[in-house]
Amino acid sequence: MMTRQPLRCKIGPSILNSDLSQLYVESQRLLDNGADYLHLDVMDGHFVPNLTFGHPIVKCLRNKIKTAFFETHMMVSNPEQWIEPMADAGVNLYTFHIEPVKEIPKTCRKIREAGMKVGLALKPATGIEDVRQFIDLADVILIMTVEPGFGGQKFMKDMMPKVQWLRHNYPLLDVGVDGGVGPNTITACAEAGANMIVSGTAVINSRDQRSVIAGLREVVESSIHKCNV
Ligand SMILES: O=C(CO)[C@H](O)[C@H](O)COP(=O)(O)O
Repeated sequence: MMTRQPLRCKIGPSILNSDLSQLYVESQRLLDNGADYLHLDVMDGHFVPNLTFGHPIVKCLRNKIKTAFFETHMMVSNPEQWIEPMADAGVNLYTFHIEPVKEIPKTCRKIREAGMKVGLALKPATGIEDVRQFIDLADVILIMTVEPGFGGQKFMKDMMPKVQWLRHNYPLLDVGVDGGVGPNTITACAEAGANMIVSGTAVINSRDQRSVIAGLREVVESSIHKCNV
């Protein structure tokens, strides 16, 4: 059983819909505007019908941004393949989808041995029962609130019972939501118990990233204290 710290709100903007030709500038701007970490969407064109970037780009970004916490959200069909290269690239949290993985405990162990934290992500159709037995192996459970693959989709409020179940049964677990999360949907996420907030277009497209990030944080922090009592 993992020892867990008091729950904190962490806002991790997704860079997926940013100007990827300016990845460093876009990432640094998010951090300067109050992001707690960066959520880097890695897609291989197989697990999801889209392609982004891999460890060479992450490594270049790490060379420019030395200290920020990097999560890679591995939307790939063989997450085990990229553990070592991503660790070498300076990734802190390696979040992979459980759906294509046969030996989840082995993959979690390899991620930890490589020096990274473990995140387990669930597609909308994947139920809590599929991850339940692995929760103690993970630092973060990431509930997808859109079908993975693209930014700018509509938030799926019907995913909130998964978040509620996790928060109820694991009061100090880091529970993330990802997809369509922004000022209009954050209350549902916060009330369900999410504390790791991945928000892409709502932050990236805003003229005032700082106030959007601060607003998301305020809503989550107003719910979070109930979990730390
Ligand atoms: O994982 C993702 C898509 O697969 C993205 O992180 C997610 O969609 C965030 O973007 P937005 O807030 O625009 O929905």
